[in-house]
Amino acid sequence: MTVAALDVSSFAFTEAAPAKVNLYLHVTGRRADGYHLLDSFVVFAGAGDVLHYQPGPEPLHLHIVGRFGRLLDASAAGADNLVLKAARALQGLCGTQAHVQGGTLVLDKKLPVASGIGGGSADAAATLRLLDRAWNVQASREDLLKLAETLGADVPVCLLSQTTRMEGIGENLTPAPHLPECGMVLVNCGQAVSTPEVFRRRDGAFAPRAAMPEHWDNLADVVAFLAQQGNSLEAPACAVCPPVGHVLADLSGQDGCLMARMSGSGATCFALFATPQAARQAADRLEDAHPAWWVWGGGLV
Ligand SMILES: C[C@](O)(CO)[C@H](O)COP(=O)(O)OP(=O)(O)OC[C@H]1O[C@@H](n2ccc(N)nc2=O)[C@H](O)[C@@H]1O
Ligand SMILES: Nc1ncnc2c1ncn2[C@@H]1O[C@H](COP(=O)(O)OP(=O)(O)OP(=O)(O)O)[C@@H](O)[C@H]1O
Repeated sequence: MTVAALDVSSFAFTEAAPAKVNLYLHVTGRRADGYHLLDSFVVFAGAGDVLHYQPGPEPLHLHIVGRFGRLLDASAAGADNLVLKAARALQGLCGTQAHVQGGTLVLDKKLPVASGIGGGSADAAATLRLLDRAWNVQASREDLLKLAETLGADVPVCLLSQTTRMEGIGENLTPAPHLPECGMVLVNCGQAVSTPEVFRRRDGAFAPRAAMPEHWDNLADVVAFLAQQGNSLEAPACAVCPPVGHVLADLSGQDGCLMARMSGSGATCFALFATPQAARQAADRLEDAHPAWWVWGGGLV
């Protein structure tokens, strides 16, 4: 079904689910339960999925539409979908207090799936924000963050959807200095990459916690700082998905590219540019050269 067929324009509630981008990602250790300790500088791009909700008497159900909707199979549109898991978690929190708990959710899936930019996590976080508002739950920020943690390591940071330093396994969040205005290009080669597999393949020494400045004077300082950091998962992701190397080379070769790196566990890579306009121009060139890639260019949230 298309979004138009569902006529989401008449839906009462809409929430953006912006893509998460790890500007650097250091794996700093490993917990006894196997989860990895991270230090990451996370920003959110203007690209994202969109969630719509119309309250109604029927049990809560989900339609998935959009460019990448068909990649989420039937089970992902059912109880396993992070959107419905998040809705159930919130229902559990508010018990019988919520006025309306049924109706139709529509997820417009614009982000590639299993791609390192937290699509599912952003959807889960957007669901918590949207239904908290729609059902007038008025949950505290702490309660929502606790629920988010139960849904996935990236969900708490996606709940905030703002420039953040993320540590622990994703639950330890502190404000990070805002970036000066800049542009970003995101590229995904079309191959889904499994997060657990990439973590499993990581080897070698752990990376240090970065010495993050308290503020940036200009974009050049940000780029100089980021050049000293890395993504500990880039090498294992390249082993699982070799096209990541080509994407990084093509991004780095674009006019005006200040730096290029992989986000999260891959395979999506990003590049920074001086302005959103410069990023959009580079995105247009990359899209022309690689019609099979998903390419986005613009600014940050
Ligand atoms: C790599 C990142 O994208 C960086 O932002 C995230 O840490 C991944 O977050 P996520 O996709 O929400 O991860 P989850 O769905 O919670 O975990 C998927 C799997 O990845 C591995 N995992 C995840 C997060 C983490 N800090 N250490 C891990 O080892 C675990 O094997 C886990 O079973
Ligand atoms: N709403 C959803 N959107 C995307 N994936 C979902 C959703 N619900 C469940 N999933 C499942 O979650 C898995 C991970 O998808 P997701 O797009 O969140 O990965 P990712 O971008 O690598 O995330 P991260 O950067 O947090 O590791 C997919 O294999 C998919 O089947």
